[in-house]
Amino acid sequence: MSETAEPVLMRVEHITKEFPLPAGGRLKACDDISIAIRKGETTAIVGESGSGKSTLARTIMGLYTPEAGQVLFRGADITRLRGEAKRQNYRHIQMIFQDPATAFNPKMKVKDIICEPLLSFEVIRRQEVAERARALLQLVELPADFADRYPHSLSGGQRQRVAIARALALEPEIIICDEATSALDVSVQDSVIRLLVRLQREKGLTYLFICHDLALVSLFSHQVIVMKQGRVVEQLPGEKLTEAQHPYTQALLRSVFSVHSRDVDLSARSGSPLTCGKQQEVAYV
Ligand SMILES: Nc1ncnc2c1ncn2[C@@H]1O[C@H](COP(=O)(O)OP(=O)(O)OP(=O)(O)O)[C@@H](O)[C@H]1O
Repeated sequence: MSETAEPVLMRVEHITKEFPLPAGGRLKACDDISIAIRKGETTAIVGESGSGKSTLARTIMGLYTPEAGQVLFRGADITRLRGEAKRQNYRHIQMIFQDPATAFNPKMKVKDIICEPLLSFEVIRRQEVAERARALLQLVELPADFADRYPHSLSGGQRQRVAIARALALEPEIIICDEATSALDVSVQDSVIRLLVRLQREKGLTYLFICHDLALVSLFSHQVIVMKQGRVVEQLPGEKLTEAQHPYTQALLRSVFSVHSRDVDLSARSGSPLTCGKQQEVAYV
């Protein structure tokens, strides 16, 4: 748990989400999960494949209705919103997926992809699309002329920047990144994470970062939550990962390779919102 006293923006309380098993019975993909997500911080959820990370993210987003528990956002229960109330909730909570290519309409230009949420919520008019897209592209460090390109002409990293621009368009309070950098080459992953960290610092964004790479998230996360078979087995500050007590967390750490082998001063993150002066020097290996 972070020692800083940032206010809690979201509380996940006793969430249980089950799926029917083909052979009968039910699988508890999330089993009584409770976590607190603080404003302006990065909360990482890590665990091996099948531990329930994506199910938790989707339940928080309202894509799944849990069998038990609730998700409180700014103190209000958003777990079972319907209709327009649910739609409005998407203004505040946005999600970035592993492969944005599958989420983008290949026939839409980048500017229309980025501004679609703004048009959908009637924040801007169609004639404002080009200008707003330019500003959002600049925010994610892409050239303005990308606005008229199609997704297939972009690299994976560029597509992920477009996904970030689109997620930022409505100025949400929480962005859920579900393995958002996992498919990228290490150097591209590095640059996208640096971008996310910069945006967090500048805009006070809150991230829920779902990832299987414990060593990677420890570099920039304020809080790391470790899941195994649908349960939270350990929660600890990102900079204290080497003090992990649970054997499963220790095994995850050993399997990925090494916080020690990276020349990183994890205390760089101890201010809040994230102060990452030292992290600017991080070399991801
Ligand atoms: N829609 C679904 N229907 C049935 N079972 C599901 C569904 N979604 C997930 N599961 C099951 O729930 C468990 C948790 O899956 P989940 O995708 O949440 O794990 P994860 O930790 O995100 O894994 P990964 O890192 O591989 O994405 C798995 O056993 C999975 O097979």
